[in-house]
Amino acid sequence: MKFPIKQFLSYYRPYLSQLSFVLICAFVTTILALMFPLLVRYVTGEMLAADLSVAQAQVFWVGLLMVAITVLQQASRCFLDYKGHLLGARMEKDLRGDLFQHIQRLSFSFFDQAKTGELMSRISHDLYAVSEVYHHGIEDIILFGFRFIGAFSILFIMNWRLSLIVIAFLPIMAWFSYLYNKKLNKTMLDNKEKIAEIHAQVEDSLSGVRVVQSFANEQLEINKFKQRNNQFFSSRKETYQAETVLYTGVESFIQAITIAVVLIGANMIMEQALELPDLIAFMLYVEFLVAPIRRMLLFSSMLQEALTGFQRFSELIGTQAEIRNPQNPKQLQISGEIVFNQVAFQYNNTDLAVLKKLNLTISPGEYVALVGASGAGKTTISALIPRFYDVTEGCILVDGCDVREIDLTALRQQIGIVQQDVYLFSGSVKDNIRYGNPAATDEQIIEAAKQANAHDFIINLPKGYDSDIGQRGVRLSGGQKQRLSIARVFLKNPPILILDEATSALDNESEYIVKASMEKLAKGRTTLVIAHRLSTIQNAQRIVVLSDGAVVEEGTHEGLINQEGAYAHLYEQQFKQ
Ligand SMILES: Nc1ncnc2c1ncn2[C@@H]1O[C@H](COP(=O)(O)OP(=O)(O)OP(=O)(O)O)[C@@H](O)[C@H]1O
Repeated sequence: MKFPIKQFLSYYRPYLSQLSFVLICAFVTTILALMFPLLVRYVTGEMLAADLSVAQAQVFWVGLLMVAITVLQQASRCFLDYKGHLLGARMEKDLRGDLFQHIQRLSFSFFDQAKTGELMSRISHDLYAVSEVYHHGIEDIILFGFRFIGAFSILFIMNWRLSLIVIAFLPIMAWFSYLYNKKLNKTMLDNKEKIAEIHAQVEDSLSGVRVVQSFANEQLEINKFKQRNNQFFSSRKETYQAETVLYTGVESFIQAITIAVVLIGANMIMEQALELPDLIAFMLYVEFLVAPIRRMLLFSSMLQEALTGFQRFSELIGTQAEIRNPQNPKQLQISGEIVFNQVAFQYNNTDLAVLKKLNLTISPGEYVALVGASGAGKTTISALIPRFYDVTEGCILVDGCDVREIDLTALRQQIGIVQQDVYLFSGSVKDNIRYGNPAATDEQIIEAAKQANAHDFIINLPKGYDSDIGQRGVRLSGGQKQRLSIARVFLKNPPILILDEATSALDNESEYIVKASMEKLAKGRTTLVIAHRLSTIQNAQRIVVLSDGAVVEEGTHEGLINQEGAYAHLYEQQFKQ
């Protein structure tokens, strides 16, 4: 993929005035730095002059000028550093904000394929490298480019023969640096892969620490980690080896250049082809010529990282959400009729058709239970109504309107989902219930909690509604988490409700309380219950049996048992267990 240079540069647009300021500071710093050796040369020249009393006065003023230049140079360097880094940080903030906003809106199908750890590293680490290049990139071209050209021009004017000798060393030094830098970059890339493996392992082991301890497999995890940690160490060792050769080599070249300048310069002085002040200035300018190469070395791995980081950023931000709002979205006040019309569905990158010509009509306010063997497609059906995925064929109508024509936010705001695996955010009980309606008042939150049979346990928590529930709600029981998620949906107050295996992981007592609150929640709403345990849905108004991607039976519990078909068979199997 070609590097998206236009997109890369577009992030400078809001900060052009700040960028100009930084570049001016870089320019001023460079010019002032270039003046310094010239002044040293002048002072040395004056010292060697015949008239000492005049020289002393001159040296005094030049000394003052040098102090003034140093103050100015450091001030502009200071601004350059601070404002430059700030510019990079602002641009990094914009990149990160854009990326997070974009990822939030991507469809389920994207998250089915994506790896969370990788996305996290793109949002955090990759963009730091990009921001460094944003501000050092252009700034360094001025700082080091102008220094190099300026120093070379001055040297050339002073003594072109000696400058050519110095310049002759540079290609050899650049070639050596290029070779070893390539090696160094390779080892650094390997470092990154190894540390990413460590991250993945830590994430896996820590997220699953309860499973690890329940299987008493701590040693197994420690061994796995030890192996990765050792691999990372070996990779680091290689980096330090390459680094040592590279930096020792470069420093030796710099010393060699200095020695050459001293020896050849001394010879030239003896032959009266060069003056002592020029030689001193020469030695000071040598640093200006080699500094860009040294800087390039330090910067190249960062540059490489930033370029690949931005490329990945660009790829991600260019990923289109599969599910998008229609061009002229309908703002529908839903009353709750749902119709599946000849619906076929297949997940991306799979060959298996999960649904095949499925027809089903659910009336407003009806309580329908969906049953079928594991993998029959029950959860898939519930994911198609809020358009987490779009049907492959046929259509789903809500109140007679194709869901693909309804405003996506309005549609999802009017569907409540309670899942078995409740996701709670770290924060307080109150914040988690408020997730159902961010505009809700405290009174409405308490009312929703009461409806969900959660109020009593909440007020017994140490800080009541302000209690911190821990990451993913670890400080709550399964039933309590479930009731908070129900309170959330009470607050949302949607006309359509989907209950996905919401009680199957609870014990009898919790199940009884959660079931009671769910029944309350279902009143007056179109409700689709997906249940594994048939005992929990016997009083559903209608039970729909799913098999081979289509509805094979429907009716009441008694009616279906009497039919002695698929449902009776499923029921019999569960009864036997
Ligand atoms: N995100 C996905 N990507 C690819 N295939 C999937 C995805 N989710 C589910 N499937 C496949 O689709 C089929 C139906 O899955 P679904 O979860 O809808 O079944 P289910 O009836 O709800 O099963 P269970 O009762 O075990 O939860 C299964 O074969 C499953 O492997």
